[in-house]
Amino acid sequence: MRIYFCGSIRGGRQDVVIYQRIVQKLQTYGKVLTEHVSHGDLSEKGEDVTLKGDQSIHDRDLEWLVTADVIVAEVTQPSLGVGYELGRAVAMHKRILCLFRPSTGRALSAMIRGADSGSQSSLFRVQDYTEDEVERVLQEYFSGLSANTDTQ
Ligand SMILES: O=c1[nH]c(=O)n([C@H]2C[C@H](O)[C@@H](COP(=O)(O)O)O2)cc1CO
Repeated sequence: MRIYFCGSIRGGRQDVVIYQRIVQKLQTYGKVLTEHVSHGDLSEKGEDVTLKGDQSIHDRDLEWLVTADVIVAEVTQPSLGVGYELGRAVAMHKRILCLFRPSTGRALSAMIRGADSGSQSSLFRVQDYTEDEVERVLQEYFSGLSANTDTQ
């Protein structure tokens, strides 16, 4: 399984430790295309763009998005890039899981929460969670996915 993980970079790196836990768990289900998003040494400046610039990051990430089987996004720390990736992924009819921590006191954008129809079979799911349940939440989502594909 090819997994595209979205997390804030230029939007702020406050949640990088939880991104690391998510990516570590996701790697038990398949290949994480965007592992770099969880790297502790990647700063708010983003990847080194001295070679080809932001366009190369954008084009590479969209190519990965096209090939991804599932998108997992940590959306607590707001990020324009993550919002853009999610919009593009919706247009590609991808299966998407957004993870949000209400304990931060933030309110998730209606354009993200409102994209989840509430049905278990919805391609776009928003899951509220607390930090200590992150692995369990991912485990439940991915076991639901394999149950779905087994019956298809
Ligand atoms: O250097 C980068 N590398 C990269 O892969 N991205 C992608 C992956 C992340 O899920 C998302 C983060 O967007 P932003 O930087 O606007 O927070 O964009 C974004 C940047 C910097 O904007």
